[in-house]
Amino acid sequence: MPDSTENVFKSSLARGETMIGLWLTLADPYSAEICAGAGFDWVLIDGEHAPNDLRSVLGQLQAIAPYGTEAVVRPPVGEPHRIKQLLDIGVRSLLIPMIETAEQAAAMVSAVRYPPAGIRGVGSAIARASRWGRIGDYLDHADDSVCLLLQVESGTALENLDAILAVPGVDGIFVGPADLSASLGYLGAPDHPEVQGKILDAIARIRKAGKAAGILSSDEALSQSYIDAGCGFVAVGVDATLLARGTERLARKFKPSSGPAVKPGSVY
Ligand SMILES: O=C(O)C(=O)C[C@H](O)[C@@H](O)CO
Repeated sequence: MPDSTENVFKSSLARGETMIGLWLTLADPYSAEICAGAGFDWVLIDGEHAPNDLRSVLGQLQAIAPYGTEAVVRPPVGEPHRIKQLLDIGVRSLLIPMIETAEQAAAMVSAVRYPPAGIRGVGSAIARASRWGRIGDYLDHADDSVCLLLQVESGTALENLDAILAVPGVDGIFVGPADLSASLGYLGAPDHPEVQGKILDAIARIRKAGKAAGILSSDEALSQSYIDAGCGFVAVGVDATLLARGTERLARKFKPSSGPAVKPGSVY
């Protein structure tokens, strides 16, 4: 049992390394384990747009644990009580959606830290986070082991990005193409040139501030462009859409007239 709770994903981001990830939305430990063994640096367990709850996240954490892949968990919203529960079941890396102000960013930093630096409730001794007390020095390292990633995904968030970036304790900023494009008036078109320009500008600002920039795209050319722009954590696919598109292609090979046509340019 490890005495230290070092978060290699977090330290890799801090060194400026590029971490390649996969978005998990099937809310199932069996498929999560299949994906965890695929070779990605990280996987995102999505609690915002996938049918995940605390128990399903726990099951996926346990399935992923034997593999060298970091589980990043996204709660539906940045609420301290949800974050406390996720940290206590052993989540070390969090992606918090819909952050628009420095005040919200500071509140998330506080939620992932124990007093006096923050407000995280102390219950690790009875929780999986410390492996029920088997990680004897958990409280000594807990704050430092948490990787806190925030999502900026609206026009307001981009206006406040510099202030958000100035908040101490934030390890990275994920730019959400789907919600950002909607906010900018391009609903369903995250690959629109206007949106792409805003995304690349945000990535440059995030990197200039010394933080890791992150994003998601299933379009290989777009993903490569984000990596070339210096993104530190890039999710390059989604389990559900890999399954949907792959099964459609296979069905169509043997039944050419079958199945739905995929909207061209779908980046997820
Ligand atoms: O706004 C975005 O883009 C994201 O935050 C990622 C999406 O939530 C992802 O689920 C694809 O729609």
